[in-house]
Amino acid sequence: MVTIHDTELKEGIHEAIEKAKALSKPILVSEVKKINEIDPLLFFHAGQARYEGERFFWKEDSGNEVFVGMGICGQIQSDQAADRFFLVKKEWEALLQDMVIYNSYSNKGTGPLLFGGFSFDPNKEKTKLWSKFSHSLFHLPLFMYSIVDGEAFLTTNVICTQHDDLSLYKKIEANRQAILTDLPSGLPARSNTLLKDEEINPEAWMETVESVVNDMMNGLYQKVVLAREERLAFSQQISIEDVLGNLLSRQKNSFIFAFEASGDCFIGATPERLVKKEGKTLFSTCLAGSIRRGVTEEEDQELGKELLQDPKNTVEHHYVVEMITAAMKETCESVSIPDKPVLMKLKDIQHLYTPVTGTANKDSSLLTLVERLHPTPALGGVPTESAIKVIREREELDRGFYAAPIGWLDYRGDGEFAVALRSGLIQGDEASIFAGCGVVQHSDPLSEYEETKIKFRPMRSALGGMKQ
Ligand SMILES: C=C(O[C@@H]1C=C(C(=O)O)C=C[C@H]1O)C(=O)O
Ligand SMILES: [Mg+2]
Repeated sequence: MVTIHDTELKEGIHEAIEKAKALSKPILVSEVKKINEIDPLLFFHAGQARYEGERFFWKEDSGNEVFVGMGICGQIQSDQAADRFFLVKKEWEALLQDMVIYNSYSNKGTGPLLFGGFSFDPNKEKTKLWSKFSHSLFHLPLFMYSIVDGEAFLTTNVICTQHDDLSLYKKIEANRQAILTDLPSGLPARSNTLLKDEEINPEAWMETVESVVNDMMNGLYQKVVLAREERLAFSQQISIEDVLGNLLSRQKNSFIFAFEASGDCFIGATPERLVKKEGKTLFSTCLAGSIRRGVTEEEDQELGKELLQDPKNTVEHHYVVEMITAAMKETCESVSIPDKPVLMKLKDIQHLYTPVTGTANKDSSLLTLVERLHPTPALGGVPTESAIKVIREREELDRGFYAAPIGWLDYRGDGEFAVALRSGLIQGDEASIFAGCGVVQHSDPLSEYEETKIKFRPMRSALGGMKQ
């Protein structure tokens, strides 16, 4: 059992209420405690009774960072398209202003941290599918459990107003003790049956690929990523914990995320980093070009070799490298990028991969970088504007948060966003899953269709829609 005995939170809440009165505005209090390590999935599950619909889960690809948030202390949300990245930054800074903070640790993932993301295209009309997700949506959790480089922490965030009194402390303290003492010893065993598995208009999708290829032959643009949807229905409500557990055990080298919003949950296991910021150091990833995994070790290596030499996939990859290099050069004092891709091998698929690092200019905040990079030609295309227009007008899909930046930023300005691929939206006993691929002049509609089928696999198998 983990018990926290302290007076800091009480004092902090007292101080914040006084400040709220003096300044006539809400004041954030944040307190960080080191705690014993617990299984993050069990912590996520422990929040179900009180905070279902208000939780998030994040594991970095390396596994060095896991953050689990529950309860919503503060929310930043907007459907405004113009300046959407800047607006989040501005609101986050306003929320942090005059805060009272007790954090004696320099570790990332401690203290106030905003988790959430952006939609792929705020100018595409939103459908009912994504009605629970604003085009920009971020949560500051009430409680956040983090494991960072083997150490475990619990952050508690409270926003105090001038009308609050110390009964607020008692309430928060009781909830905090309850989630830490209610820790289950395991996840309940549940069975769920797949009732329906529907590919949405695959033929129409292949026709769109063909017409986009024709446009490319006529020189209208060079690359467009086209995606499609599959809709699954199950006999029982889908357990987010079970899906997360499957993703964690099967997609070891991916970013694993779950983001609950008003009852729906956006969840996935993506291999693609958009940008990570650690002080002035930046990391980004060029990932595009794909081939299946081999059945035998030998076949797998052959396929990898084929991918590295394949002109169509190399071109597809190169567009991404060009754009990310240009974006990083604009925002960095120095950039380092290898001149050739290597293979990234995942459970179901292998990709061409070029990692990028840089040292940020003093004006480059994390959200400036997200704005500059999204969408890269790994999810949008080349030229970006034409590709977005083609996607907006011809893709029969509301991408919502699929293929868009998802991640976190903290009160120190550090953070990380991944590109939300290999993902799905869970809505009770139903789910939509999404997959796309980079269409270039030498694309063949049927092979691209087959490629999307492989990309559906991680989510289909995690949902229980197929044998792994
Ligand atoms: C669009 C997706 O993946 C992207 C497209 C790729 C490709 O076409 O080769 C490879 C990796 C990702 O950049 C997806 O998984 O849905
Ligand atoms: Mg491809």
